[in-house]
Amino acid sequence: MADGERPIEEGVRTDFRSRMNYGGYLDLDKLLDAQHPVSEPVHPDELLFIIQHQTTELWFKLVLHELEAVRTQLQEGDISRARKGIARVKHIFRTLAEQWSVLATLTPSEYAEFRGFLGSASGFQSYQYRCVEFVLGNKNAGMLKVFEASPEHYGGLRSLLESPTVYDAFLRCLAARGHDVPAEILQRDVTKAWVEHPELVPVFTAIYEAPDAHWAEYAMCEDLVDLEDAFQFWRFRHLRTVQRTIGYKKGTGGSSGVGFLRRALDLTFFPELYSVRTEIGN
Ligand code: HEM
Ligand SMILES: N[C@@H](CC(=O)c1ccccc1NC=O)C(=O)O
Repeated sequence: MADGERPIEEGVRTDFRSRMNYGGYLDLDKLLDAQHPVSEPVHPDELLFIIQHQTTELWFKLVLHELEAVRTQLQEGDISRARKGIARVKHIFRTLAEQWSVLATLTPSEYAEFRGFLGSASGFQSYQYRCVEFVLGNKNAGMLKVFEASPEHYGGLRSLLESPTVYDAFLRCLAARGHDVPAEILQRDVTKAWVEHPELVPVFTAIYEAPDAHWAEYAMCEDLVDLEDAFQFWRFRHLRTVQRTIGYKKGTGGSSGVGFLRRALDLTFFPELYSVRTEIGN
């Protein structure tokens, strides 16, 4: 390699007139032609803003795909397969939480130069984010209103509103394995947000006090806690990024901004899995 060039090996394929290639498989022409800044003249930092959102939405797509599979696997009683999906989603949220540092390089002055062009658009209107929240149990029928202009999104979200969550599926799976999950919980109205059921804590206490006897259930509980932690960390980093970028301005979506996002940190998907910790070793 005296010339500093890596020789291209003989077998390396270069003729793609009748073979699938990289860009074709990944439909990159479409993907890379989907960044359309709206600022005039185009602000150089708007591309960062768009790509940060688009990459997040791509990962949300996978998160939803995995969580729907996890729910089915739990309905089939296959905890070990479901655990693998939950682990993948957890790692996606960790990656997404890390990704906030890229957007944090956008200063308040730079953002202020193109924020006005965004109009009323806001992440609050993210269909996939709302789907993820719903499938994990943070249901809120009021959120459907945002999607009234799009029948496809409205219908998709409504169908998730009316479906059991990942946690509902897990609890049904626990009941099928002989755990004493109260019937009212198994028959709850799944369109409502999950609220803590103290009667469920003893079910988890029994699992946590004898991990060896209930290893699959025990490990799944810990995976769910990992997932909630990772999700909360994403919410927290969003909040901090918003705070450093727009301070205490109102959001483009019409909310109070940072205060509204802070209240999301009080939401919890699996409250009993935190309450059970108080009981361990007592
Ligand atoms: C400088 C960048 C950002 C700022 C200043 C910002 C600001 C805000 C604000 C103020 C809200 C509250 C709703 C509103 O009134 O608009 C919000 C909500 C939201 N944003 Fe962002 N955001 C930023 C980046 C992002 C990114 C990169 C994503 C990724 C998709 C995102 C996703 C969301 C979501 C999902 C919500 C709804 C949260 C909820 O309902 O709890 N945001 N954002
Ligand atoms: N809500 C943000 C605007 C914003 O961040 C945004 C605008 C358009 C599309 C996605 C966005 N991301 C998250 O809210 C703001 O108030 O500045």
